[in-house]
Amino acid sequence: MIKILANDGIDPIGKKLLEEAGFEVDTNTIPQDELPVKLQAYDGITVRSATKVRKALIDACPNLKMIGRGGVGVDNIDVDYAKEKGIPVYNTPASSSNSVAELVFGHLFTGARFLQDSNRKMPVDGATKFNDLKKSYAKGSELRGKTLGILGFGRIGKAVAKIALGVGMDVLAFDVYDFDTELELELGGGNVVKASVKKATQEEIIAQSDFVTLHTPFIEKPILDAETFAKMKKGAGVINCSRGGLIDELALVEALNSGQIAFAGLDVFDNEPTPRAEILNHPKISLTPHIGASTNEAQERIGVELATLIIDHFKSLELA
Ligand SMILES: O=C(O)[C@H](O)COP(=O)(O)O
Repeated sequence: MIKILANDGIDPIGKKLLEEAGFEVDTNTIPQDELPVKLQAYDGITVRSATKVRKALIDACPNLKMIGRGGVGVDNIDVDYAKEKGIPVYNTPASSSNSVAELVFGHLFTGARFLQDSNRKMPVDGATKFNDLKKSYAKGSELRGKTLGILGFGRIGKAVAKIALGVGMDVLAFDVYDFDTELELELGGGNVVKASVKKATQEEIIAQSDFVTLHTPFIEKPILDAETFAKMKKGAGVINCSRGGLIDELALVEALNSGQIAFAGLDVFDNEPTPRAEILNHPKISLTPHIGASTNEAQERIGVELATLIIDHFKSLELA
């Protein structure tokens, strides 16, 4: 029987599909340091972002026939090396876009109305404090009519743009690849309307946006650092639900402390799973622990997509 280790879990629907196709699926997480020995007993592994599949692990497991990533980012996998070894890496790029986009707006609405701070400070113990808090959150801002800059206009960037346009925001978008500026918005009640974003350079987005959100893959150099924060509109907000390392976190803390940046919403961090204290305790940062894809809907879609990819792969090897 073909054995798959779903080391970071898989939605029950994906597991069921695999089992119905005759696979054995193990969802018990094996600690990273035990994987080089224990993974040898499996034909395939699926991971999310927690488990790392690096060169040494691939070398230790000559029986491995595929690597599945239930999600988008593959920076935790040595993809080129796996391919060199003839081991394909499959990910599920479309399944979680809407969930990530909705989380971006969770952070945007939160930062614009200080929810991250008021959730920490309430309940209060008397009417005076309540009114003090009310005063300290008096200068919230609406999103409607504001400009959202989207750096990285792939599937997730586009899903973010659709929500932004629906909320009444203007959208500036940048990507290294060319893209269509017209989007189809599926509104409630079966209504579909067309709306457009505006193409912009990275510099224009930095200078002209009220809020900037990042949707690029991981790259070594931060996109937002002290220099870029200084060029942004005073009081702008920044969101990162993409990858840690795309924002210089210490520069962000300085920009928040000086008031140059009004708030940040972060789902991803430099040192996952142990983000730095300055970030975790900052009253102007809305925090989530890398949960962009963690919805029932996204995980179900990911499970089905991954199971289908795995079944097709082993069929192509004439093993399933
Ligand atoms: O790249 C992704 O798909 C997201 O960052 C989600 O990662 P996760 O599967 O570890 O939640």
